Order: sequence, then structure tokens, then C-alpha cells
Amino acid sequence: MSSMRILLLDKNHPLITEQLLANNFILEEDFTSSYDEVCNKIENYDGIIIRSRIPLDKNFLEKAKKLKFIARVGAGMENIDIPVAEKLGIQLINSPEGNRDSVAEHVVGMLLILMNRLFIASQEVKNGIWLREENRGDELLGKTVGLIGYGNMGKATAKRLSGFGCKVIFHDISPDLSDEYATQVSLHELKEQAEVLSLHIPLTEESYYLIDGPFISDMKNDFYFVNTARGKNIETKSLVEALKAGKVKGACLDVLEYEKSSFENLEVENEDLKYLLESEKVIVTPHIAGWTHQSKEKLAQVIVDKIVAKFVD
Ligand SMILES: O=C(O)CC[C@@H](O)C(=O)O
Repeated sequence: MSSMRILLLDKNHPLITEQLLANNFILEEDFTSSYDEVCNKIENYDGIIIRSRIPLDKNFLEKAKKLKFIARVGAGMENIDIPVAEKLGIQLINSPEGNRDSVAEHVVGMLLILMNRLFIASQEVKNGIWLREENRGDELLGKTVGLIGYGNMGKATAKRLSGFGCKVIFHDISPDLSDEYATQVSLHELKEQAEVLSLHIPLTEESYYLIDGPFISDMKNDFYFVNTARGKNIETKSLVEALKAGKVKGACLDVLEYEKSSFENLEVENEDLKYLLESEKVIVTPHIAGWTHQSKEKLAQVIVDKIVAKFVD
């Protein structure tokens, strides 16, 4: 029997509340209090369930005297000061198994739209313009796709793309991850071979601006770029330069460097952002790759199952 007190800081699928109450957790929902207000009461809770509304930084975590776990509904944990949480013995739980399929479908969808000019051609026809040669597409079949990161998202993406007849290679810091969908290679080999580059890594100090000017120059082929990871994994200025120069043939961006958080508006007074929003070579979506009706429910179920497995006898 659990009598742990849990604070829910973001709206999620109702099954989280239903199932945790059924397991005798004591719950409090607070979707509006500010960072300071939550800091002032966090010492009363054994667990927190979050998406990304409130940053769980050192100051916050040091006030959370009773906290035993932080559960992230989603994959990315860049909002949490992980070294401090680990030092304080707070368990970190995330749930990428819940939205990996949505992310993978989003990657394939964006690539098909970009490479076959589907959105532009449709808009043209609706405006009475019938252009065929200008809208000639590029097949995914036979392309070498390089993934950076081969966790839940990378693997789900490789599974789909291998079904499209792509050769999928990936680079990951963990060894021996090759499987029936993709082959692990060094970063050098990936840069030599990839014709499409897709990111599936968390945002950490090491992966901040991983893709910058020198990285892009090292890529042997002109390539399509896909980012469903985090905007700050790529230096946007370098992406824009490479798009203008034709080195990046097109970009599918579900995340932007200029997002303040997943839920706030964009800073629009930025020349690079303006280019991305205006360019025909760029597709942009508002951080919705892992955001389907199905993933909402699956994320909730995964997080509940993990909490129950750890804290209910
Ligand atoms: O919670 C969100 O808003 C997005 C989640 C997604 O980017 C993830 O990290 O799983």
C-alpha cells in the first residue's frame, strides 16, 4: 500500500490520475502555479510528474527534501538538473517508449512531404498553378539515412525507414547496437555516407550545437536534415548558411532553437528564424512529433507502469 504524495505539474491523459489513485497514491494537480510557488511547497511531496512547464534546477531540487522520484511524461529531461538529482538520490523516470512510434512516423511523414514537394505542389494547385517539372520529387528508396542516437526514437525511425528501402546507419555512444534495421558506424563513417541526417539524441552539454558549421562541412554528400530532437542540438545559423549554399538540400524541423519551452511562443525577431519560416526548402512543425492521440495515452500508461513497478509492493 502506497501513501506517497505526488504533485502533477502538467496536464496529461486522465489515466495517470485514475490508475495512481487506484494504487493509493495521494495526488495533487497544480497546472498554474509559478516556479517560485511550486518551490515553496515542494518539500511536501514524495514524487513529481512533469512534462516541461517548470525547470527542476538545483535550487528547486535542494528544496525538495522528501522527493524520491521525478517522472517525465516524455523522453527529454533537459529541464532537470540530472547530476544534482542523482546526487540527492532522486530517481529519474522517463517514458520514451510512449511516443517513439509517433516520432518515427513524423520523421517519415516530413521526409516524404519535403522530398516530394507535396505541400508546395498542393498549395500551387489550389492556387490554380499546375507545375510538374518544378515539382519532380526525390525517392527515399535507396537513400542512406544516418541517425545520430539509437535509443527508442532512433530505432523506431530505423524500423520505418528500412521498410522504405533505405540503408540506415547510425552513430551512438553505446556500443554494439546494430540490429536488423540499421548498422552502427563511427561518426566519421556516418559523415562519409549519409544522404539524410536525422537527430535522435537528448539535449545535454555534449550534444548542445553538436551539428555546427564544421560538422556540416565534414558531411561528404549534400543532404536532407531532420530534427525531432531538440532545437539546440543544431546551431541554426550554420543550418541556414548550409541551406543557402545548397549543402543542406532541405530541412524538416519539429523543434527550433528559439523555442523558449515546448509551450511558449517563438521569438520571431530573428533573421535566421525568418529564413527558416519563409524558405521552400524547410518544413516546420510546432514540436508535435511525439504528440499524437495515441502517444498521449501510451506515455501515460508507460509512466504509471514504471511508477507502480518501483513504488508499489
Ligand atoms: O512534453 C513535450 O511537450 C514534448 C515531449 C517530447 O519532446 C519528448 O521529449 O518526449
